Amino acid sequence: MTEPASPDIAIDVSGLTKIFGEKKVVDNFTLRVRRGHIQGFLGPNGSGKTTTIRMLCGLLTPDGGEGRCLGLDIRTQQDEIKRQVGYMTQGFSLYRDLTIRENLEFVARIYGLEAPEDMAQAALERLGLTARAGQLAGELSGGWKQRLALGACILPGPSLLLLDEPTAGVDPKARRDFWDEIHHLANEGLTVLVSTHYMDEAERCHEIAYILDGKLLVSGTIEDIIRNAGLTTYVVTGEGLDALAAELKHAPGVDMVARFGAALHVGGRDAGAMEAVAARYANASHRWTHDKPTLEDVFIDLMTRNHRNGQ
Ligand SMILES: Nc1ncnc2c1ncn2[C@@H]1O[C@H](COP(=O)(O)OP(=O)(O)OP(=O)(O)O)[C@@H](O)[C@H]1O
Repeated sequence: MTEPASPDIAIDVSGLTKIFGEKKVVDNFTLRVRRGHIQGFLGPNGSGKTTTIRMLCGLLTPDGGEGRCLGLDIRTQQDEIKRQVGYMTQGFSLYRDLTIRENLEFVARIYGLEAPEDMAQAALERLGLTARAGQLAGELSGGWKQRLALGACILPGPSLLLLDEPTAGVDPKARRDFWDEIHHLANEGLTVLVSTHYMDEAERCHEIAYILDGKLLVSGTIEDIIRNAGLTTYVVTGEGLDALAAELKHAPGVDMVARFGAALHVGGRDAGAMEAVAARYANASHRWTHDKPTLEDVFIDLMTRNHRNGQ
């Protein structure tokens, strides 16, 4: 039976499972998100993020598991949940042949808000869209489109925002602005769950969850996730890094190898074995520098390990 609601917790689900055909696309997924927090949701393409988000907001019924979203039962109170959640889907879902202002007024009317013109004007001001209010939505660049979509999401005054890869294909400056706005919203008490492939965005979340093949592999603060991974890592620079990487992939003691620009990141979970590898391979053409693992190192290790285990 679903536990009673706790006022501090916005999302509290356990064992969520969704099966499409023969495939378990979400497998025993458990997550708890505090109100006012920004929860990052990461994982490779097709790992089950969108499906999970849709179960959280009442658009899909789970085949297994239970839980609450904003204190409401995700199985039996789906309509109530939908009314309090702003869901920003991956595709642009507003009207391209309406202006920014018309789109926002339309959303305000759909939700039956009082004074839709005033609500749209307030959203325009809040998101810095006033100067562009008369522009057709279909003519906006990626960054402005996402800003408009966010405006439409928050216009009805939701308590929870579910953002599915909101900054995919958006330039770095627009991504930063978008994230500043997400932080403002969280400071005002909104809870945000946001899926992303960008590590810099993950680092701006209070906590993150990483899903692979439908299974939650790790969750928590970035510091906890990095510490719990127990990786000893080195940054290697020098000549012939691709050949070195190919060799290291099979070296005992090495659990992850990844190229980052002009360097290799090499890590292992057995500190002694990893130090021995560094001592063996350091030479005049390769400089090995012991460094703290990054979040991306940890995810690469998790993915490598899970795929090695035949998943
Ligand atoms: N309605 C559906 N019917 C059948 N299979 C589906 C359906 N929706 C999703 N899938 C499959 O479920 C798996 C998980 O998809 P999902 O969209 O949840 O992943 P995702 O992590 O959001 O991926 P991406 O980052 O590419 O958006 C994929 O293999 C997808 O093809």
